[in-house]
Amino acid sequence: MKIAIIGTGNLGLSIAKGLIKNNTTTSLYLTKRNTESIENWEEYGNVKVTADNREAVKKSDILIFAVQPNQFESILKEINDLLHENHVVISTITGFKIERMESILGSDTNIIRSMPNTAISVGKSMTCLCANEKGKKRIQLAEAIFNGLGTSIIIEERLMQAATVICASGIAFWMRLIRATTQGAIQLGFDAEEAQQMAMQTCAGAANLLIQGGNHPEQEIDKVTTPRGCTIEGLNEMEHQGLSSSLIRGIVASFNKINQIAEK
Ligand SMILES: NC(=O)C1=CN([C@@H]2O[C@H](COP(=O)(O)OP(=O)(O)OC[C@H]3O[C@@H](n4cnc5c(N)ncnc54)[C@H](OP(=O)(O)O)[C@@H]3O)[C@@H](O)[C@H]2O)C=CC1
Ligand SMILES: O=C(O)[C@@H]1CCC=N1
Repeated sequence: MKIAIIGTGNLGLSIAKGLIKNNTTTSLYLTKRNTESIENWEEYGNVKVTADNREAVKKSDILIFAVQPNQFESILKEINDLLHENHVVISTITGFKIERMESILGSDTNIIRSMPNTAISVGKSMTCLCANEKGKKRIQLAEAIFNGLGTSIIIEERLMQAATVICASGIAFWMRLIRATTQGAIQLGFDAEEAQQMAMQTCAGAANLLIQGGNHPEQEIDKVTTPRGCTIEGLNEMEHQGLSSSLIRGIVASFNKINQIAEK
């Protein structure tokens, strides 16, 4: 596979790391205007770093765009005349609708909208996908790429903003929960390193109970909460302080903000 990542910042570099680790590509172009910070990636034999988006597009079939929303339109215009039947355009751009991409590239272009997260760098991204009519025939290719870098699901485009909050912003939400648990563990007497290890591994264990076991979270909670025990005491106190409510409110606040940004 010949892949180009147009815009190698936080997300673009995370995708590149995942692809390199997986050995997915025959060639991988990485672009940004100021290439200094990513030049060392050329140490990987099949990676080419350039500020020239047009060169990257000419030499690649799959084009993954990971620039800021306000940078995207001009870049699409810059490379539009180079696109051909074999190109698959994969956008990761928040709030940028397929309709708007089609208005620049035409409806005859294979367009896929994706929403991965930064865990793609370690092959654990939850990625949501949707496509335009033309791109639907190539969505299996996108699924294959993103399933190699975690898990993917196909969703309706109208849910893409919600997916951004749950999956992309979700990384930050879960990090804060792990960090808060770590701080609790430090207060109980563990050193910072031990505390973080305990917090993150317990988090991974809880997620895996659901992923591999297929149970509802409350079934797993019931197994841990001894009657009159310490778990239910702590859990109920967390809920009195608004744990579930604050998470839900935070998710809705993010969603309202993302809709404001998209309307601009
Ligand atoms: N960060 C995240 O967790 C997620 C982000 N997204 C979306 O992904 C996109 C990128 O986000 P993020 O990685 O955080 O943003 P960054 O600002 O970190 O990365 C954007 C990159 O684009 C490069 N760039 C800007 N203009 C051009 C250009 N004309 N040609 C080539 N490269 C260019 C910039 O480098 P330079 O200035 O050197 O050109 C920069 O490295 C956004 O649309 C965001 O909404 C989606 C899911 C998760
Ligand atoms: O915070 C943001 O707006 C972007 C979208 C998802 C992750 N980063």
